[in-house]
Amino acid sequence: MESPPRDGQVSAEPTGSALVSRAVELPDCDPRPFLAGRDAPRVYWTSPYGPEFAGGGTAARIAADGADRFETVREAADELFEGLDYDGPEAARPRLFGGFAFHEDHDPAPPWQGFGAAEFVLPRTQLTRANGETWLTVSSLNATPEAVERELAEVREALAESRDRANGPDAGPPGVVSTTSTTTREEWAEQVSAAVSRIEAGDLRKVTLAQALTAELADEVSIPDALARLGESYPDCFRFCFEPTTDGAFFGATPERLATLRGRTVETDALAGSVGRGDTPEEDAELEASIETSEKMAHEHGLVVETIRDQLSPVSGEVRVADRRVRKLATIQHLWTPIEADLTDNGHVLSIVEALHPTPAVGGLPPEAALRTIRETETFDRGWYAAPVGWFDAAGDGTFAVGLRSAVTDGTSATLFAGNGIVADSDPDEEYEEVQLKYRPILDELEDE
Ligand SMILES: C=C(O[C@@H]1C=C(C(=O)O)C=C[C@H]1O)C(=O)O
Repeated sequence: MESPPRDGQVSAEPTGSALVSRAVELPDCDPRPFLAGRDAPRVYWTSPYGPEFAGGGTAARIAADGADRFETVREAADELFEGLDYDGPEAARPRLFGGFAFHEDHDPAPPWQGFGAAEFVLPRTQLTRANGETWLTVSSLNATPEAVERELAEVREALAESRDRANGPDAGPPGVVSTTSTTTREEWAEQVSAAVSRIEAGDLRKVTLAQALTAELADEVSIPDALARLGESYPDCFRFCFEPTTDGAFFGATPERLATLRGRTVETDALAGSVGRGDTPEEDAELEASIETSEKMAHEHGLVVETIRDQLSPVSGEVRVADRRVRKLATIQHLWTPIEADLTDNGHVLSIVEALHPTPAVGGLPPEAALRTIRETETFDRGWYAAPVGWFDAAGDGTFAVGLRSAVTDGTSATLFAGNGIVADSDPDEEYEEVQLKYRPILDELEDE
């Protein structure tokens, strides 16, 4: 058994140790059987724009909690990567995959067992698909390069053999026996009215309130299959899974980028303001027009854009805010403003993540009053929902998304999360309907047709 990492420490002895990583090109390899053939910890990550990663096992693990968890992870990662001995292409370089809980004082109680306030894994084996190529990377701490190269050859051979056997068919959605919501329509109406009263009293400008829905599953859910199906329905979203132990996996298909850092360029999204998709092109266009012209949504969205601009200004030169547009996903459409900035100094994606989390799209404004309102109102634990999930590398480059359209599952039940931004003129019924739409990506993957 692997012992759990101490706070801010890599789980294997970091002192004077070297991380050795080697990569080899493979014939194309489907991440579904790759993941299915691995035990926890398992990770999966792909963005609509770029590489796809699947990983299993542990070369190193970093955990942290408390208010300085971002900094603690960063310091432990710097130490881990300091002695990195990597031979392979840029695309297949080793990365730490993981994320953070929404609240800094997170307690890993069910359904969040195994999920600390910050958890990262550097996979023992990492599959990378990028630019039409597939690479396998094996990493190990305190091993000789020869031992890592031997292991790389063994894993490659095992993968080639399993590729020769037919991929098992996708077992399909597990089916849902029953669902239990944390929040009835009436309770929601009371929560929204109480939040609106706080806004009218001047204590608060916006707060995002959420609900959770627990689904008892008819069969065990296969995460690799669910991720493959999400890839078909939501190719334009960030799809992720983090499974730190066999006790639970957090997975989803989120449209919202929290931060990408590449060199000194930061990319992020303001995504707030939502409406469903129409059944016909005409109805869809009408719905699109309704969010484009709504003053309430313009206000709600504008607060998010302004806050992100303010959060990035201290660390960057010019912040470039693109024109607002509508982002259409399979089951919902959102107001969306892509934002870019150039850092004035070398930076680390975790510092950007810390500065941006939680954006008012998932927290609110002012941040302290919104977080207080969320704690006092919500009757469930957000855990990693609406929090940063992603990866970073030795240079501090990386991408994090906001863990929305997501669920945590122990295999036989799944808890789904969905929320909506509340402003002064929010209507509880409309907000309730928008929240239900945000369960769809995951619920559709779990329910039998
Ligand atoms: C909170 C969620 O979504 C966020 C809230 C939105 C809104 O209030 O319109 C839109 C997109 C996300 O930023 C969620 O998906 O659970």
